[in-house]
Amino acid sequence: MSAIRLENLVKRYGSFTALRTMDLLIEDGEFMALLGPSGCGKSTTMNMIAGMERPSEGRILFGDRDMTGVPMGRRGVGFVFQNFAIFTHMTVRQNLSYGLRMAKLPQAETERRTLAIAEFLRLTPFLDRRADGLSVNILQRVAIGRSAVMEPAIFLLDEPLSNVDAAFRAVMRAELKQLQRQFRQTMVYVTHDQLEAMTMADRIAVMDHGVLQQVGRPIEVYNDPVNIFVATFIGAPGMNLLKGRPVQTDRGLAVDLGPLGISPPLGSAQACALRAASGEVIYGFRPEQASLAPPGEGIPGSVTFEERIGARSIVHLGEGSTAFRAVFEKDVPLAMGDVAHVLPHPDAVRLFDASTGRVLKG
Ligand SMILES: Nc1ncnc2c1ncn2[C@@H]1O[C@H](COP(=O)(O)OP(=O)(O)OP(=O)(O)O)[C@@H](O)[C@H]1O
Repeated sequence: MSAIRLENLVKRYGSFTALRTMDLLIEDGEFMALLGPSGCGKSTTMNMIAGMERPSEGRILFGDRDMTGVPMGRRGVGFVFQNFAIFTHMTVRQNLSYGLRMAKLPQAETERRTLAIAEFLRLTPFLDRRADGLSVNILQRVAIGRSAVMEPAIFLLDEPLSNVDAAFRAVMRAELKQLQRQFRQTMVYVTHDQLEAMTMADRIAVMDHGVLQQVGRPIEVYNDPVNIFVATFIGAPGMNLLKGRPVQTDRGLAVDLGPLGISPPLGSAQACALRAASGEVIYGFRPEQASLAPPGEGIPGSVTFEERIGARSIVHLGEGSTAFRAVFEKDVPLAMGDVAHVLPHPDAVRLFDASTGRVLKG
């Protein structure tokens, strides 16, 4: 009943198309993140699921039930926004129990559920405090609790953590995931923050310019991006992308990377993919899936910048179209201007068609 099916969903605002033919099945009890840059159509999709906006074309089903024309109030979904809607003159207890009181649940049941959600979200010490005296972090917890207490089978969250501070965001990521595990709701979570999507979601729907690009488990969209948008949007930093042409060497098929020389020989899967290429290709590898190599074995680049984050360092090499990055988890003996040779792990190389941007498969 609480699976969500989007069928050929389109949303136009006048002549502008905010969402193009979206097909997506969100399974019952699944945590699905809608992830993409600002303006890609995440909130538009979410608002249509919630019933706040009507699709221009297509259908929305909950289970087998067509909800396309059903008003928001009758969809039975919980919805939490970035800008939490809290009654500031009420106490936390009154805010949390508001929906239950409106639904005229028996007082004992209202009390039980209010206390349980307060305990779960660590709001018990604040129950009798007025909302207008509380911090943004606490208020967002109250907003989540106020929806969660209704125990909706479908729970929609639109950037609920973007106004809270970084430390609290980390705590809330874990708590939201726990909340969903406990109540087994179908959860749809809009975010532009890949960390949130990668750490919480069962699957991620990656969107760009109103188009669904890829749907998959976090590890799938990380390991096997379908195109260069997903390859660069997922990962921090994103995948390195270098232009080149197929070349046969005496060590096997490789990519001629122009000023960077010939790539290391490809593994069998990528060699097979390269055979399917018709012209220019993009040679991709993740900065964290590479190591330093002796001269002649890796891709050369002179160090232009190093970002050090604790023990981890992101080394920037080369410039312009030949720039790439490498991530090392331990100290590396490199200084600005040194030429390093970086060897991508053979299994981590991905090839893309330079004209379509789509991944090449053997
Ligand atoms: N009511 C509207 N009228 C006209 N254009 C709109 C309307 N609502 C959204 N849009 C446009 O539709 C596109 C998608 O907007 P949407 O809010 O869904 O993006 P988003 O991915 O959620 O990004 P953000 O996180 O910035 O909100 C944007 O270009 C936006 O300007």
